[in-house]
Amino acid sequence: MTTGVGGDPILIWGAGAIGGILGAYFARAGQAVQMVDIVEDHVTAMSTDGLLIEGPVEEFRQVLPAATPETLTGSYRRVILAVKAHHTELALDMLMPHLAEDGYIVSAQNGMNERQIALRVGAHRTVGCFVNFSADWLGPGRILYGNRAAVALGELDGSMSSRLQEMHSLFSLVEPKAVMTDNIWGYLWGKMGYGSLLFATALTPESMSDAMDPAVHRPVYAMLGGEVMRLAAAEGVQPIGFNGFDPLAFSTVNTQQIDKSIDTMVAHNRKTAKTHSGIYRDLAVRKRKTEVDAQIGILVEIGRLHGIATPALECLYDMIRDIENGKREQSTELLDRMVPLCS
Ligand SMILES: NC(=O)C1=CN([C@@H]2O[C@H](COP(=O)(O)OP(=O)(O)OC[C@H]3O[C@@H](n4cnc5c(N)ncnc54)[C@H](OP(=O)(O)O)[C@@H]3O)[C@@H](O)[C@H]2O)C=CC1
Ligand SMILES: CC(C)(CO)C(=O)C(=O)O
Repeated sequence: MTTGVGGDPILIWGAGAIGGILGAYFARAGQAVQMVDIVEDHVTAMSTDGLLIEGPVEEFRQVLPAATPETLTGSYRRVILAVKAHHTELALDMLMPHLAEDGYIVSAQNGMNERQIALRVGAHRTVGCFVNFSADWLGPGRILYGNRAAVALGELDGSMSSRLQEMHSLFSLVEPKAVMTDNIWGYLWGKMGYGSLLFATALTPESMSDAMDPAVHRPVYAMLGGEVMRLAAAEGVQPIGFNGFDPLAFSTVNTQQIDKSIDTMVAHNRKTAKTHSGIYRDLAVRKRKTEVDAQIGILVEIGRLHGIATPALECLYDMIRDIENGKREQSTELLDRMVPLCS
């Protein structure tokens, strides 16, 4: 096990866009970290020349102890999971032998990963986390930090523990406005709502802002956001807003407030150097599967469990799957096709 300044190392599992930024900021502040990733040349770059954080927020290079899952040794008390949601299960298989008996896992991901992690290790060993800052893995040893944005951490049962305070201090190194919350599910459901809008922007080749702005497509965003907020209510969760996303506007179908919310999200995303969502990037740049099952698919399932119709989410799900499978191309026309369903 790698030790160093700053106490026992924090294990960051998945050292891409989000995990890489967290690790670089923690290590720069003197906190011992251990990065793990399956991309061998990225692991080599991080531990030799260092990880280069680029973009408008800050630029610096940080050498980081890094290993592949196969070469990692030791056991760790604090683990941050930052793989894509559809890799959570496999990553858990790989990391479990390295989780200390009194260890816990923080999910720095989009989706409902906390549920999956809690099933494996118990809710008492799972810490919830919501991240909305934007980042792209550009290549081995290179990450774009696109903009600063909301971050929240919370225990699943809403308690304010000492480990939560410890994690909050660490995440505050990256985002000084990071908050500790007694309603982490509210943030995670808020992000599910916002995430459904991001998936809709990824139907097109446009930037997040350009895809969300036109009045003609706003009924699509309104309906998607509304469906997700209704599901959150059925789950007994009070969603929390951030960076322009206003849960109340969508849940009450208040057109004026929805417009205001969309305007604010458009303005927020005009300021990021990461112009397109991670979903767009998976489809158009990385040419790989998106988190559609873990983000949109799971919502459709939750709708079925509660007997709540989710036609817009189902349509979005099918279209994203078709793009993944090469049956359709990203096009603004796909948003056009959703308009009659949502009007
Ligand atoms: N990027 C962003 O701006 C934001 C992302 N998020 C969320 O954060 C999470 C992480 O996303 P992001 O950082 O963008 O993703 P990245 O793809 O940039 O990083 C994930 C890294 O984990 C690697 N990986 C995959 N499987 C394993 C495994 N079993 N063990 C170890 N490493 C593995 C990936 O390799 P490979 O590429 O080969 O799969 C990749 O290098 C996602 O849930 C995303 O939705 C949330 C907010 C913003
Ligand atoms: C847009 C972003 C970066 C949040 O700001 C995101 O969550 C994604 O790309 O999936």
